[in-house]
This record gives sequence, structure tokens and C-alpha cells, in this order.
Amino acid sequence: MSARLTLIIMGVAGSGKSTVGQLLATKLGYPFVEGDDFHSIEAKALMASGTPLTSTLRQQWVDRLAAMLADTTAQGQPCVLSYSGLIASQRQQLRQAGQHIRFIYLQGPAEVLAMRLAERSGHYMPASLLQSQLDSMQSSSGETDVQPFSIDQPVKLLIQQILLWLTFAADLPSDNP
Ligand SMILES: Nc1ncnc2c1ncn2[C@@H]1O[C@H](COP(=O)(O)OP(=O)(O)O)[C@@H](O)[C@H]1O
Ligand SMILES: O=C(O)[C@H](O)[C@@H](O)[C@H](O)[C@H](O)COP(=O)(O)O
Repeated sequence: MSARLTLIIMGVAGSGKSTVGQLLATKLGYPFVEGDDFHSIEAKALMASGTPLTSTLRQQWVDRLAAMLADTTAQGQPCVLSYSGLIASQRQQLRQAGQHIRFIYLQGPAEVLAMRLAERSGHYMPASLLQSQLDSMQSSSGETDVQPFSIDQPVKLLIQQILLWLTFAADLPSDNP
């Protein structure tokens, strides 16, 4: 049964986490949690100025996300969370903080990501930080609960693929089922 899985939508900036996450949450009837909302004002200002997060600011951010997931999943409340998931140990932190978690990894060519960031407006994250995000993204190879999906297709098709995968995702192995 996949109905109660909490889904973390991961990927670098511009991969579509917020767009896909919101639509998926609506389809599933789950709350959508925007990971960016858990950044401090200082962290957002730093990124807006064109500087990547420091490890300390990133860790404080992940700690807040972990606390939220521990709370909601302990109450049996699933959600869809957008979170870049760049650092493997921090993915593990979230996996262990919550229950019944699976990761949906939005992946695509750098040119597509750059184009989408260039066209996006009203977001603090500048397109110039894409390369640092790509450089920081640590491989998820061997993480059996991380499922990649291609972003190089219309959102509608992407959602259909994710919903299909969700019909069996709960039966796939996970480090922390
Ligand atoms: N599959 C897609 N096809 C076309 N445009 C997309 C797709 N996914 C997202 N976008 C657009 O790309 C931009 C970045 O998406 P967003 O959801 O903000 O990414 P993220 O939250 O990962 O930074 C937005 O302008 C969004 O409308
Ligand atoms: O570096 C990180 O670890 C963070 O993930 C962070 O940089 C995040 O990606 C931004 O908040 C951009 O927001 P979007 O991913 O929504 O563009």
C-alpha cells in the first residue's frame, strides 16, 4: 500500500520540485511543504546575493526539515516536501527522522535547468548558483528509496509517471521503511 508514503521531491534548483510537488500533493490530497520556507532570512539573503549556502546554514535548515518530518510522520500525516537533497548524509538524516519516506529525484540536463531558472521570476535563488548546486549534488547511487525521473518532459507526463511508480513504491526496499 503506497497511500501513506511521505514524498521528498529532490533535485537542484530549477528542476521543478515546487511545481511537481504542489501538483502531486493536490493529486494525493496531502499537504505540500515548501522546503525553501524553512530557510532563515540570512540564508535566503546569502543565496539571493549569489553565494551558495554555507554548510552551517544548510545543516540548520536540514535540522528544521528533519524536526518537521519527525513530527508529521509520527502523527501518521504524510506530506509532499520539496527539498534539494544535495548532501547524502542529510538525505539520510531526513530518512531516519521520519517514517515511510521515499525520494523522488528530478533530473535533467544542465541546459534545461539553466533555461528554466532563467525564465523563472519572483524567486530569491539566482540562476548563477546552478553550477554550484550541480557541483554539490552527491550521487544517490545505492540509495534504494531514491527514484529518478526525467524533467525533460511536460509536467503532466511526469506526474503520471510518478503516480504509476507510487502504486508499487511502498513495496520497494528502503533503509528506513
Ligand atoms: N517539466 C517542466 N516543463 C516545463 N517547465 C517546467 C517543468 N517543471 C518546472 N518547470 C518550470 O521551471 C521553473 C523552475 O521550477 P520550480 O518548480 O521553481 O523548480 P525548483 O523548485 O526545483 O527550483 C518554473 O518556472 C517552472 O514553471
Ligand atoms: O543549497 C542547498 O542545499 C539548498 O537546497 C538551496 O540552495 C535551495 O536549493 C534553494 O533554496 C533554492 O531553491 P529552489 O531549489 O527552490 O530553487
